Amino acid sequence: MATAQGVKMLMLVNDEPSQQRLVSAIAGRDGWRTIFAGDTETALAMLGTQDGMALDAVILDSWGPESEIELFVREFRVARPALPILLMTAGMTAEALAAMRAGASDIFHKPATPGRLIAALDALIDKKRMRGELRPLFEKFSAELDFDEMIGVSTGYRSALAIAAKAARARVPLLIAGETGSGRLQLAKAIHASSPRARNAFVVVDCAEIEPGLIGSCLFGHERGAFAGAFDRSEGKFSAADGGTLYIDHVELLPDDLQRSVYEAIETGRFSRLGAQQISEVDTRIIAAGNVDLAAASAAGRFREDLYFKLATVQLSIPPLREREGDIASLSRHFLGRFAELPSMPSLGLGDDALRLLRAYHWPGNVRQLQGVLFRAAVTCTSDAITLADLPNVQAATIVAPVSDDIRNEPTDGIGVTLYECDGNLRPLSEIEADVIRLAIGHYRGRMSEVARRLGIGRSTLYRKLADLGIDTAA
Ligand SMILES: Nc1ncnc2c1ncn2[C@@H]1O[C@H](COP(=O)(O)OP(=O)(O)OP(=O)(O)O)[C@@H](O)[C@H]1O
Repeated sequence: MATAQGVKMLMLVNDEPSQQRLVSAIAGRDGWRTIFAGDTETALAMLGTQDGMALDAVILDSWGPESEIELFVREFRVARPALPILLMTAGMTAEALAAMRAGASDIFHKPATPGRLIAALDALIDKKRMRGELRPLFEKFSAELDFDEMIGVSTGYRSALAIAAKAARARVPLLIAGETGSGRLQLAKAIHASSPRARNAFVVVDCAEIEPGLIGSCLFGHERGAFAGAFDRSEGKFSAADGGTLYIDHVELLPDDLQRSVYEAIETGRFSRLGAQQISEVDTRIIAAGNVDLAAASAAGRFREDLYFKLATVQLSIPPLREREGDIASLSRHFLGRFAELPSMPSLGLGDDALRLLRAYHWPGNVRQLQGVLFRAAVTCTSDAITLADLPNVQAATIVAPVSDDIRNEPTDGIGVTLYECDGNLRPLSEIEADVIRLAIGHYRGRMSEVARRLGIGRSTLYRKLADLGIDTAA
């Protein structure tokens, strides 16, 4: 309920002045006015005040015992059923899970950077957008670095992985195109981990998260006093990634003047810190990523052509999830398996109807959104498998084609592989083999090395069979 002047009202439940200043400053830039409650009791009391009545969202960043937090969210829900509550936390704790179960709307993991916090608040009050697009906390868990841990068998995704695996050993720059949440960062990490640079740093700079005027000093560093506010000397990310890999996300947002410096730094390995006399020399590999067509941007004069060609020495593109329908089953099983590793989270299956729904949805937030949706479903699920009832938002946003009897009779993990035709005769061996491979891919969540090992064949034989049997898009 934004006020007449268009100001949105936010309540932050937290008693630390520094966190209060940070959140209100960030939210203020996006038209929010923030009021504060030092603890949950005060927050409940404030709901009845004039400001409390005008609230559009609440951020809970005050953590007591599990039972207290759960009670707070429940009471809050009774008082204001439709008011969104965002949990702000630094780790996936029992308290955060209890709050989700009690009816909190979403989870946001610290630190609160401007871009992420504003996107989270916007998503919270935008009723048309489905929730679950935030970065779930488990993204902070041990990075999945290996190419084997990259789930997906669809042709487009596999060919991106094949190019990436081949290019990993070279020093050349790489450009990864793909929509947000499609797995660009994860792929860049896998490339770094499989490269001779793996022992050195993998450093990330996201141009969307930094004020344009500060990107230069972030990349190249600065000397003390180089500009107002440069109280200390800073090393810069090019140097931090010396011997390793520098991942530059949203590269299309690099300001014009910096595009030239970045080009030269890649070309020569040399650059100067802001305000420095001497030249620094590094051996840093660049992986750039973006979600706009950089070729078109450079053709239209919006991005330096020489930098584009340099970055695109090796170019690969991760298809959006809606074009990788065949990967939904293995990705879903993979994520449900990972959630089950969290304290107090059960091991859950995925019902056939739920899977069909997930396959039909268009996933604007890609793999990250799938992860978030399943996480929310897993937290609220009361049986041993995710069903349609656990996916209300996806269901509301999706039209699923009616299921034909053929599809109903498809062999699934639960049913096993059908050996007979309807007329009682045995099915051809190639069809049975294809079903067994599909089943194994689903069962081992797309981890192809494990699939090959369990089936007792080599990885290259497995890939040959995928191609021969035409099962490259099935999960
Ligand atoms: N093929 C995959 N297998 C398993 N997990 C995946 C896969 N692709 C993406 N993910 C997971 O999805 C989430 C989003 O991926 P990632 O951060 O790499 O996306 P991105 O394209 O870099 O998006 P953004 O720029 O918005 O961060 C991460 O938690 C990542 O681990």
